Amino acid sequence: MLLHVPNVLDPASLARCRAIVEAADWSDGGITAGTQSVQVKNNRQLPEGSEASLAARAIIVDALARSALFFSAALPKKTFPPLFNRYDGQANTFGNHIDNAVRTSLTNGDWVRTDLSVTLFLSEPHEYDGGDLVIEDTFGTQRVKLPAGDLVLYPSSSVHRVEPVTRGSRIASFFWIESMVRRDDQRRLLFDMDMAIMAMREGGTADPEHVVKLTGCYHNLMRMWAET
Ligand SMILES: O=C(O)CCC(=O)C(=O)O
Ligand SMILES: [Fe+2]
Repeated sequence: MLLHVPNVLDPASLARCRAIVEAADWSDGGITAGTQSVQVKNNRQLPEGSEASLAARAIIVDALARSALFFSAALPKKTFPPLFNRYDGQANTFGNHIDNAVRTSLTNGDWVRTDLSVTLFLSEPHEYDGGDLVIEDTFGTQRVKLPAGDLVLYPSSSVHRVEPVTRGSRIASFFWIESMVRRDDQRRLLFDMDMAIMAMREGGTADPEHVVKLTGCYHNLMRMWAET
């Protein structure tokens, strides 16, 4: 499932995050690439342990913890400490690749199985040309270019690329999630059920007994599938 989660960063957090990363020193993006993806990767990243990374990361981790939609869709068990990349308008790009299945973070040494990949946009779409994140989904090819502060969540098993940026700068945070529910189809079913139950609760017309039963089904499926 590919999901757009809007307004993860509020305007004040977005402004703080941007001020930090715009003033920082950037390194070659090859530092975190695998042997295949390094050949198609041409961008820059903030060094993982730099002060700027730590400060901007804290803002994002805090915002993620407050996003109910993100939680419901990702059911995160472990979140890779967010990284930051930029593609500048000299045709910086990242060609087709699939993310490594497990990653270890320099920050905490922890291993994360990459069930879901995330890009949280920090630049507005009008600030650059090109730079679409193109994801080969089970339902075809999806092109993603979102407002600053929004994120996209997609299965890490997908082939994806970032098209060349031909004007301006595309700055983003990117990271991975190990989910409590490993299988995409099971996670999707839980997400759809959660959204439907919430809509029934808010609509106020459903029989409360039925809502209780359905909520119980949601939690009993979670109990069956979740690994904590
Ligand atoms: O910049 C992006 O949106 C995605 C980056 C990416 O695919 C990666 O670093 O593996
Ligand atoms: Fe990737």
